[in-house]
Amino acid sequence: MEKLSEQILYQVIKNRANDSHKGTYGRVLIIGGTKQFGGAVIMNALAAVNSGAGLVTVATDPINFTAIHSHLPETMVMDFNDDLTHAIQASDVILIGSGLGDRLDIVKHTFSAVFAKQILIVDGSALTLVAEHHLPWPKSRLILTPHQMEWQRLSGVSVEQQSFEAFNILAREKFIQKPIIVLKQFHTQVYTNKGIYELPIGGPYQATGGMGDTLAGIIAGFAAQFLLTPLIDTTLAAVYSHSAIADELAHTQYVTLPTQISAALPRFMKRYAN
Ligand SMILES: NC(=O)C1=CN([C@@H]2O[C@H](COP(=O)(O)OP(=O)(O)OC[C@H]3O[C@@H](n4cnc5c(N)ncnc54)[C@H](O)[C@@H]3O)[C@@H](O)[C@H]2O)[C@@H](O)CC1
Ligand SMILES: Nc1ncnc2c1ncn2[C@@H]1O[C@H](COP(=O)(O)OP(=O)(O)O)[C@@H](O)[C@H]1O
Ligand SMILES: [Mg+2]
Repeated sequence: MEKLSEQILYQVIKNRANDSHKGTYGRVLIIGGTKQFGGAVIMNALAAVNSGAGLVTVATDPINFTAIHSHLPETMVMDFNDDLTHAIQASDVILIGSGLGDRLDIVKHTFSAVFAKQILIVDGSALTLVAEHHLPWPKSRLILTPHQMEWQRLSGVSVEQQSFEAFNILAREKFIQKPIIVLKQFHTQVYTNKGIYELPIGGPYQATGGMGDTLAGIIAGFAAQFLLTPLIDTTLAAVYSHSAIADELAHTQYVTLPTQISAALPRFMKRYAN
């Protein structure tokens, strides 16, 4: 297992070209946030916008529209009960699942609408729904972001067994698409076709609801704007940035809130841009 270092940030975060525009930095569609879990998509979107995605749209329960706009006038919104086919197919990156509750219909529709070249990030409730209903995965480029309980549901590898990486490798082998799997925990592990990476930073000051929703949004934002960089590298850089910011905040804070991590992203990324 290779330990990640801040080197990955210099590799991925690049100065922006003067003749670029919002279209250059990718379109992200976030799908999630039932009535109960609107905060999850707000945290997805705060992270995606602050990490530099060009255009961000949130497809969610309409009850969340005002709250989303009061946090982020930068995002567009749409009703996730409407036909999402066009919005899905017009996006570079689709993030589905944070706070999606029991909306199996939306997961099924999204999986049937995505193209093979698109990047699909599957998080939170969508992972649980796939596991419960044995849904087949789509042919798109896939990133899964389970915490240990979600990975247990998806793979059958118990949380205890997960400390042996061989079990996780074997379970990943069973996925035809060989997704990038971000297995979240203290010292998160990332399973990829290039190898397995371990995050040597981060800590329990991050154990707050919404921390994973924020990570998923950063992964989406990085994937969208660094579209020509290998997806494994952009994912690793997102995973590293998320916890590096938390570590910096933790010098003076007992807990590090997800929304504070997103707010710190633009300044943090500036330090590494080259
Ligand atoms: N403000 C909001 O709207 C929030 C919405 N959320 C959404 O709520 C839905 C349910 O997610 P939950 O994760 O709460 O529920 P889950 O039922 O999927 O998982 C939580 C359970 O897993 C256990 N667990 C074991 N190992 C763990 C690990 N390493 N990390 C995290 N949990 C571990 C926990 O103790 C807990 O019992 C998701 O869609 C999520 O995106 C959460 O993100 C919380 C905040
Ligand atoms: N003790 C810890 N040490 C390091 N990171 C942690 C710790 N607890 C939680 N995290 C991080 O916080 C995030 C939690 O993700 P998740 O459980 O999906 O949160 P949520 O669904 O509430 O947004 C992951 O990135 C995880 O690695
Ligand atoms: Mg989560």
